[in-house]
Amino acid sequence: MVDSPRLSCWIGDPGASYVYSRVRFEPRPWPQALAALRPRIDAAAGVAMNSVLANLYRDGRDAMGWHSDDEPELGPRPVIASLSLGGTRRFAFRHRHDPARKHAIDLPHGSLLLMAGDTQAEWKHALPRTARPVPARINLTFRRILPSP
Ligand SMILES: O=C(O)CCC(=O)C(=O)O
Ligand SMILES: [Fe+2]
Repeated sequence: MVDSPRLSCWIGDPGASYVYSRVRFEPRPWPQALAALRPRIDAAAGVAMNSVLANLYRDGRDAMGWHSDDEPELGPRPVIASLSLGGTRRFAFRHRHDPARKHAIDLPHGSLLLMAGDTQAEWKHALPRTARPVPARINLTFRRILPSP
């Protein structure tokens, strides 16, 4: 169990295990709906994804704090494809070394956000809480975990 303000599930190919918030996740097998999405995500991202972190934000109190997806198993300059379903939430970026540099983007149902290049090295991102009434949201971040040595 991981105590976090959202519900999470790690899905992936066998061996695509992942340490997230200092907890190692062994992936669950691909459910059919996600297996069917995978080639379309791969084509959009230009990367063969082998895993997905699924997050459920039940309401505006569920959130994700500032972080970069810069774990070693993602390798340098990872491509991460983030598919949003359900309620629109605001996604925020803040520069690592110059926190005055900020961006925010609303992620509506069906949107695919690609993070690539130096995004993880140079920026942090977050999904802030909101006091507005918002429908539940599912976010699927497709990732490519490199084989562990
Ligand atoms: O829910 C989101 O849009 C962000 C998810 C995220 O940053 C992550 O899973 O690492
Ligand atoms: Fe992230």
